[in-house]
Formats: sequence, C-alpha cells, structure tokens
Amino acid sequence: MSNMNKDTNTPTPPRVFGEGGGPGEGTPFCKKGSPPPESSLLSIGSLALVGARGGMGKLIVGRCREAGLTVRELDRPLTDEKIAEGVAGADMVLVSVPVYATGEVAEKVAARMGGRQILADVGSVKTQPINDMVAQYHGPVVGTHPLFGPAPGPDDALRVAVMDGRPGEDVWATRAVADWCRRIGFTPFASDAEEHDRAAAYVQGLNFVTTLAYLAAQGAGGAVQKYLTPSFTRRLVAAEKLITKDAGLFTALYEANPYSHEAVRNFRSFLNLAAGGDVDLLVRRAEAWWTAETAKKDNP
Ligand SMILES: O=C(O)C(=O)C[C@]1(C(=O)O)C=C[C@@H](O)C=C1
Repeated sequence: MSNMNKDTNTPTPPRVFGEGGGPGEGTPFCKKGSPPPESSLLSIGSLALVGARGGMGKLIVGRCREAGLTVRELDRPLTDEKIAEGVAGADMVLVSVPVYATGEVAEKVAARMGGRQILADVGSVKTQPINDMVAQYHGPVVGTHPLFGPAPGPDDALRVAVMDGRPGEDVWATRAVADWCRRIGFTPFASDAEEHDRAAAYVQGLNFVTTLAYLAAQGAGGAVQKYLTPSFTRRLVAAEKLITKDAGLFTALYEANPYSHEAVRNFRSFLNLAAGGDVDLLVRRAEAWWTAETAKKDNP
C-alpha cells in the first residue's frame, strides 16, 4: 500500500541509486553538480564524524574502524581549530547531531571543506536538515537516515534511507555513501526527502503521538487500573521506552517533520470512521498489513 502511486493507483517502481530523486534525472553520472574526485566512483576511505560521542556516532565509528576505514572523531565544543584538523583530507564529513542542530554544524564544517568532500548527515527528518546543508555547502551533499537506534539487536535489519542533497546532482556522491553503508554492514536503499519525511511522519511521528494521546486519555493508576488485560499490558510494554526515555527525541522529530500535522489529520479521519461505527472497514484496511488477500478484497 505504501508503494502505490496516489494519483494513478498503480504500483510505484522502487527508486534506484542514480535516479537522482527528481524527475528526468536517470542518467548515471549526471552532469550537474561537482565532478567525482577521480573520474570514477569515489570509495569513501576516510571520514570525519561530528557527534562522535552520541549513540549513533559511537555505533558508526566502531563499524567504520572494523571495516578498516579511517575515522576522525569530532564533538562539542566544536572549535574552528578542531574542525579544521578533523575535516582536512576526509572523503566525507558525516554530521550525526540532533536534527535541529544540523544547520548550525553544517555552517561550521562547510567553512573548512574543500568542495569535493561529501557532506552527509544522519537523522530521522530529512527536508529541513538537507536544505540547511545545501544552503551552507556548495559541494556534494547526501542525506541518510538509519532506520534503527544506537544498539540494534543481532536480528535487526540495518536499513538506511540514502538520498541526494540536490536531487539529480552529485549522484556519484550518493552512490559512494550507499557503498560506504554496505561496507560497514548496513543495507542502504534509495530515497528522497519528501518520500522519507512523509513515511517517517507515519512510522515514527504518528506512532509517538497516538500512543501519547491514547495513554494520556486515562490517568495512570486511575479507574481503569484494576481492569488491565494482557493485550493492553503488551501495548504498555511497547510504549514504555518511547515515552519514558525517547519522548524528547520524538517530540523534536515530530516538530521538525513538515508532514506531522497532515499525518495527524489523516489519522483523525480514520478515528472518525470508528466514531461513526464503521469499524469493519477499519478492520479490513488494518488487516491488509498482514494479508495480501485482504488487501485485494478491500481494493477489488
Ligand atoms: O532505539 C531503537 O531501537 C530505535 O529503533 C530508535 C529509533 C526508533 O525508535 O524509531 C529512533 C530514531 C531513529 O530514527 C530510528 C530508530
């Protein structure tokens, strides 16, 4: 269902690296943007990581070293001297900081970058942080979002959304970042900022605020306490980390994602169906997550 084109109701073909994230930009090495450094695809051998003390920073530094890459670690306080030293000669400068700080950090590092180095970020919202990087740096910009936290389980799929900073330009840089992801054991897939942020508004934003609203609708320990059931308790367990540890993170992501409010309005219309008594329709649509058969039944 997420792979359907809204206008034509036909399946959308998966995006591929080199597509450029924009219409008509399918050629492998697009002419627009900076030329790749050595006339062929750059293989990232060294990087400077800003935010190296953060959870994702530590995970990435460790995996890069295991893969034999050179990593220079940067973190606060970001003095001009430390930045100049860390960034010099690195193939990529990777910014792994809270999404609202990406622009400020990009401004500082871009002042020390040579124009052929790749500026990339790690973050759960893409539109504004990518716009900020593009505004600060004239060289190649790439956005990434690892769809996992700093301590992934052994069976977690380590998928990473990777996208051009300027759609259709510097496609060599996006490919080089995708290749780097593979070399450190991640699984990259091609994305673009709007598609990403719309999806994240549902997967992360709506998951967060609907859980908040549901649990806020009853005071803890109040009248319902002695009626708790196993299925409710399972939901409470799933919500605990989201609310007690990660509420600050998810509030910031909700605020930074331009599609958050639209997602809530859309959700409200589905709640209205329930309020109007049309629960059967909701059940059929929700079941489609598990069964292709029900999807067909619902969209004959
Ligand atoms: O901590 C985890 O295991 C996470 O999955 C963290 C989590 C999430 O919960 O959505 C948080 C932010 C990132 O964008 C991706 C993953």
